[in-house]
Amino acid sequence: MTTSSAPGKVYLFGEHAVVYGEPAVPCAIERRARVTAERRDDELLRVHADDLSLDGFTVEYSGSSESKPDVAVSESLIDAAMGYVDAAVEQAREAVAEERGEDVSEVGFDITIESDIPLGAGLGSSAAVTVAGIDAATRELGVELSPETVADRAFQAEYEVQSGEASRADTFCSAMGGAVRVEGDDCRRIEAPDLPIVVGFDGGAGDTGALVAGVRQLREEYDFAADTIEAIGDIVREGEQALAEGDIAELGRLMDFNHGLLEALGVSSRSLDRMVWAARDAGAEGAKLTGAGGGGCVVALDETDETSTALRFTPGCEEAFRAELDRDGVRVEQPPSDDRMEGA
Ligand SMILES: Nc1ncnc2c1ncn2[C@@H]1O[C@H](COP(=O)(O)OP(=O)(O)OP(=O)(O)O)[C@@H](O)[C@H]1O
Ligand SMILES: C[C@@](O)(CCO)CC(=O)[O-]
Ligand SMILES: [Mg+2]
Repeated sequence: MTTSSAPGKVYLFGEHAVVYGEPAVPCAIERRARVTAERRDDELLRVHADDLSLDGFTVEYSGSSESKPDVAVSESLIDAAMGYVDAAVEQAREAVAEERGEDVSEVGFDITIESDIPLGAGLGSSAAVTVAGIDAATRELGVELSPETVADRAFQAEYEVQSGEASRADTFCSAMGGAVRVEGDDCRRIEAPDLPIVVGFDGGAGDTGALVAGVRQLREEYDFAADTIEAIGDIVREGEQALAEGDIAELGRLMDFNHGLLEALGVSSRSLDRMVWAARDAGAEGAKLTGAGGGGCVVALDETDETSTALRFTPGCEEAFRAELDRDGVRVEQPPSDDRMEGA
């Protein structure tokens, strides 16, 4: 049995624009998805996901069409849930075949997923599950991949599941940890001071594919939308400098600007805007939505507790928490004890 974990992330700058080749700077945060993989004697995949509905559920199948959930949950929830796990296991099998020249296409796994990253909320839960899943399943078969290779394979998995609407940013950040800079295929870790990150969560989720498609359409229709995306790239380049200098006030100003442009591209929402304004009113250095938008999370910078307190009293905000920058990317964990694995 092998357990790996990988962190979620917030975007300081550059989501959406990164899909069109502009740079972006996501930062890993100390909220993780943990995936446990145990090799089976048959070719089945048995997936136990604790956090997908109130009670979680277990699905056993040999191909996604044969799903047999143990509780009544909608087909679409299962498909949505299994897409990333399936793709991660497939990438792990391919990686083992490549590293060892061994055909493991018929090897099955018991997979257990536990996560403290809300789903579809802009904190990169899909990337964290995919990264941790590839790492756990390859290690379970005796193959140790570099974090860079895990990142690359996790990107291929996300790219497939999201029908080509994915940049390398989320998966690279989750695999490497810390602050990263992604521009097309050029992915690197960058230096960053400890940042006073505060996250506000409206309890909702956005549809990443639909939001990316909406921006793509605007960009094709209007030159000024294409210019807006380029302007986000300019903000990211300024932001990198501010990050290198540890200039938190400047980072905040640029985050505010970045949020305005995302809002213009139609990916914010009333509750995200409300949380952004609550953070600014509370004295945050800056605030913006993070990830695909539509609903989910905002990220603000504030050394004091004022922003989290204000967010907790903001209508529509369900949860507010401080998030430390996580300098660790994907890593091996102790497998959960037997009683926690029960039902898996
Ligand atoms: N705990 C979990 N267990 C199983 N699957 C999960 C879990 N967390 C996330 N996933 C998978 O990731 C999907 C959500 O990914 P999506 O890309 O829509 O949102 P996100 O990654 O949280 O946000 P963003 O991409 O905007 O940062 C879920 O539908 C599910 O397939
Ligand atoms: C909206 C987007 O830029 C970030 C989602 O977390 C999509 C992507 O980069 O794949
Ligand atoms: Mg995602």
